[in-house]
Amino acid sequence: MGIVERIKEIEFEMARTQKNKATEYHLGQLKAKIAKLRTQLLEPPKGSSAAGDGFEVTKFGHGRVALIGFPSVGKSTLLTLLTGTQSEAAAYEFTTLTCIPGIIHYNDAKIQLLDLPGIIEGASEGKGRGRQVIAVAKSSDVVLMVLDASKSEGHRQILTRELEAVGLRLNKKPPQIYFKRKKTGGISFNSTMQLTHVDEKLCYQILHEYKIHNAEVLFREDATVDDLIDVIEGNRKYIKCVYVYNKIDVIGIDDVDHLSRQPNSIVISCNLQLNLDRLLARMWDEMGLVRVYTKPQGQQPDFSEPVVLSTDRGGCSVEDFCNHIHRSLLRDIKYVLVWGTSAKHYPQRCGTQHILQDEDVVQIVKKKEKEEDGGRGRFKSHTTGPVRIADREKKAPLKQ
Ligand SMILES: Nc1nc2c(ncn2[C@@H]2O[C@H](COP(=O)(O)OP(=O)(O)OP(=O)(O)O)[C@@H](O)[C@H]2O)c(=O)[nH]1
Ligand SMILES: [K+]
Ligand SMILES: [Mg+2]
Repeated sequence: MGIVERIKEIEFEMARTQKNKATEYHLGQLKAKIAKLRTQLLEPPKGSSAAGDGFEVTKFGHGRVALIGFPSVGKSTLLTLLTGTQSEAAAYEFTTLTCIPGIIHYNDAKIQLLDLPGIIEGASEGKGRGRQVIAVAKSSDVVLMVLDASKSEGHRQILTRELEAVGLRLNKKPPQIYFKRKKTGGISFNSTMQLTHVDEKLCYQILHEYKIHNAEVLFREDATVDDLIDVIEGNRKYIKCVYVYNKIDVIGIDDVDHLSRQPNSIVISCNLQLNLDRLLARMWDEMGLVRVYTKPQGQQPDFSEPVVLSTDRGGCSVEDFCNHIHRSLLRDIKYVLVWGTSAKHYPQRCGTQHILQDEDVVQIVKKKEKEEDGGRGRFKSHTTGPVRIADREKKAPLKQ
């Protein structure tokens, strides 16, 4: 029996089992079994290279956004509208057969938008090009789940389930469960609060299913069995998702109103170019990008090209900012001056662990260039950016 059939069989058994206190342990065990099988399903077949015939698209820009949806919901039309890159759109299904990248220029940042083939129910089990599409979704910072506003509302759940089945967790935070495998000592189970979904016995059973006999488990929230399994599996990807209802030009105003009130949703029409600015603003918010502008001493900040940082990718501290400019910069830095929302007063003198916020302005003050500098303690305050430093030093020595 194949893995997919085994999953189906267990799902059938679960559906048949009544949910109550007595079956709780059994159901938990079945959930763990399914999770294990799904992980197996994701492993590339033996002998094939992991990359296989996936959609190899090089990452570009400050973040990556993927368009996921059923066929003919308007993904390609949207890519063309937002990026100017032509992606063929047509009234028949599966017009797009591969991954088409485009670039959105927004708020001085460049965001890579990826058009993808439509996926269908069963994608997570390898139907259509589902697996490749989902792999791209996993590599993104934000998923735009494109839905046809005139079609069944159930599509949203079906697609969410498909992505969940392969370990994506949409608009969720990682469970607050500390889990560490040990070599000896058995299982220690603790919690910082009253648990209503999982008790010690259930936790033991799940761990047993994974053949884990020595571990430390600490629940820091009232998490569920599914959360525990996610933590044990350890390969879950927590990702932001905006549900984009397209084609609102063909439905009534009441339906538009209803859809716009769904969680994490936005309604648009590519044909009438309705609400696309709101979609971009929403996407920007979800990406959590932080633009930092550099200010050379005694000059206006350079507002033309920010350094773009991200909390999720690499972090937003002064240290991250410096590393972004040049690896060696951190060694030479004395402190930075910060203007903007992260500063308590203007300018605030900050160390390398200070966390920057969007649209902050930073001036870097370097350590004394040479200690044997006649002891006069002359500091140099440099503009940042390897190119700009080089340029300036060529043109004129820095004011001191
Ligand atoms: N009424 C209406 N039709 C739209 C809208 N956006 C796209 N369409 C139409 O929907 C059809 C499918 O559009 P595509 O952009 O090819 O959809 P897709 O999701 O890329 O489709 P596949 O690549 O086949 O998965 C085309 O006939 C578009 O003209 C819209 O806002 N309103
Ligand atoms: K199409
Ligand atoms: Mg398409």
